[in-house]
Amino acid sequence: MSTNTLASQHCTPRKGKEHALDQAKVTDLLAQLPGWQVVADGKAIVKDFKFRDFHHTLGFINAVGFMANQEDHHPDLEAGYGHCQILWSTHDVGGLSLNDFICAARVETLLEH
Ligand SMILES: C[C@H](O)[C@H](O)[C@H]1CNC2=NC(N)=NC(=O)C2=N1
Repeated sequence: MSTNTLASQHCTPRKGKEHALDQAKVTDLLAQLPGWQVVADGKAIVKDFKFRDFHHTLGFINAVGFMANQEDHHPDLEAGYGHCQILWSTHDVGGLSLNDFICAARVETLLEH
């Protein structure tokens, strides 16, 4: 499944441990997302995006926020003047679900031009 296909999917409500992805699936999906890393003992994925100034950083944050509200799946954000770190984890699952990978792929498409 390509990043394109991942990004073309939508989040669905996933609640409960049965939606947690196993390590093999995480490795498989991560291979489609350049620059993303697994952190927090396998419970989250993260990537830091660089921008030329605060205007561009804030524009990105707003675009990510809009997409997150559309998908009803929300990242942890950490930002400064020229960067924003996006962390995805599914609280309702207590780790990584397919929603995190769909949203990470959707973030990547926001930056395509
Ligand atoms: C009711 C609503 O769909 C849930 O609370 C959603 C909202 N956004 C969410 N975002 C994230 N990252 N994890 C969740 O488990 C989650 N749950």
